[in-house]
Amino acid sequence: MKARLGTGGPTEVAAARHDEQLRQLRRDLVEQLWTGMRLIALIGVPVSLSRYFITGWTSVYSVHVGVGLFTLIVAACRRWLPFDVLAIAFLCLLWTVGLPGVVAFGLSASSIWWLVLSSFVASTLYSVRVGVYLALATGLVMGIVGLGFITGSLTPPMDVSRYHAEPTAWMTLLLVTGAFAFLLLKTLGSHQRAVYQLLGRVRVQRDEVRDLYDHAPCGYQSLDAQGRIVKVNLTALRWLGYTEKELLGRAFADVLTAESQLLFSPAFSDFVMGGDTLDLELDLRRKDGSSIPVLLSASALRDSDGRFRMSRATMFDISDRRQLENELRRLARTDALTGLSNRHHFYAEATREIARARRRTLPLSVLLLDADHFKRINDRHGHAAGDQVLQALSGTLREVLREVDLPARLGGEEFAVLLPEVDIEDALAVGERLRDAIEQQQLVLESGATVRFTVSVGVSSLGAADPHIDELLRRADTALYEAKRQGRNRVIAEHPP
Ligand SMILES: Nc1nc2c(ncn2[C@@H]2O[C@H](COP(=O)(O)OP(=O)(O)OP(=O)(O)O)[C@@H](O)[C@H]2O)c(=O)[nH]1
Repeated sequence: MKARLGTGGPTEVAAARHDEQLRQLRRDLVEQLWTGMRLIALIGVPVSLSRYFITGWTSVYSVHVGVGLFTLIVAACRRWLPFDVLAIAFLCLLWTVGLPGVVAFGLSASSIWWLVLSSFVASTLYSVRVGVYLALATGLVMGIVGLGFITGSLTPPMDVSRYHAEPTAWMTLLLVTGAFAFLLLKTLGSHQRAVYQLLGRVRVQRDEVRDLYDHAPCGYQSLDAQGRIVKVNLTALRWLGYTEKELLGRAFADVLTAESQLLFSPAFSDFVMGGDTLDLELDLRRKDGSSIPVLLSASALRDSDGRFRMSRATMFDISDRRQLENELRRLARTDALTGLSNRHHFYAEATREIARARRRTLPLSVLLLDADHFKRINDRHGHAAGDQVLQALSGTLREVLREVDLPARLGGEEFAVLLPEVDIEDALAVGERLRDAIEQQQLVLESGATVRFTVSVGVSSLGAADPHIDELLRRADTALYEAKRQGRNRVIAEHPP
């Protein structure tokens, strides 16, 4: 399990790319708004100037001309101004047009439009919350102005009826306001469309990522600092036989075998504390109790202070590998012809059992078996028939012996049997049972001929002075030699000195 500090995975990269795309869309929107405003100002400034001279309504038209010039300057400098300055300047512009209009012409004035539109713009540029705040501010200002008119503390400086009597005035106003509102809403609309398209693409990508995550050929899971599962994919769920609901929030150690828990728990603690690498082979425990071996490797997701946020792990099913390893291990300790333990495995097991017998002062015995006149069988029936005899002999050993006894082929036609917790008298009896069973056996060869054969058996037991299995085998060999010497097909014991 490898820990990488503050790394950004594909999901974070995709999220950052989408954020950047959204920011770019907002920058494009502000650009479009100022381009539109520049057009309106280019037409509006001369119109307002001419109306200034025709009507002499200095207060209204000087504001219009001022706003128009301000617009042209900001629009010209828009490339060098940051997003927020342009956005806030745009909102201020709407209020600079709207607010004096409301105060000058009363609440019936079309200027209210500009204030209302500022809420739309703010919610598009920033968020619905900002738009709502601006709408509340608009309502508040309307209330204050309205109260001022009602109480008489505010009197419109302009005579509205005079304005209404001038068709070119209200028609210009209507045209400018209408065109502006149309352009503005169109721009906001196309921006919203672009945002929805982006969101649609994000959703598709998110579904694709989710699909890849869920159906990957490996298991994925994420754990919090306490080792609880916070995320898991479908592959892992299928392996384990649980639903997502059953697993989320549960300790990962719960779905490990007891042996793997011992391995995982300390390793994960080190990992959380800042240990950097950790590769673990674990056995997952399925809901039905069976297990599945996996190779788990994880990276840590940490915050900028290096604090652990969660782990991200992949798990590969290594059942095939484990099976192969087990098979190799089995082959390494097995005799190819008979399937019994080989000499190497017999020695390893015998050494272990002798140590155990010494620790617990238990008896332990060894039998050494040798097929009698085996050369004759080979010579008479062929080597393949000799092999068949050795296999039959192995089968008898397996049948007659207990589960805990260990029969092995030491080589050629020589076999040994390790009898844990068996003293020399009982070992003699076991040897006798084996000898008898083999003598009774009649083997039908592939050629159709029948063969009977016998074995001689030497028995020895663990004595106080025996340092190693070699010593027991040496005594058993002496006994076997004696059995052969006395005419074969018999069991003889050599007692410890
Ligand atoms: N078929 C077969 N024969 C083997 C194998 N390993 C050894 N042999 C044969 O086993 C025979 C052993 O012969 P000997 O050591 O003379 O012993 P024996 O004929 O059994 O006589 P005693 O042990 O004195 O009763 C030899 O002919 C070996 O070639 C094997 O894996 N397969």
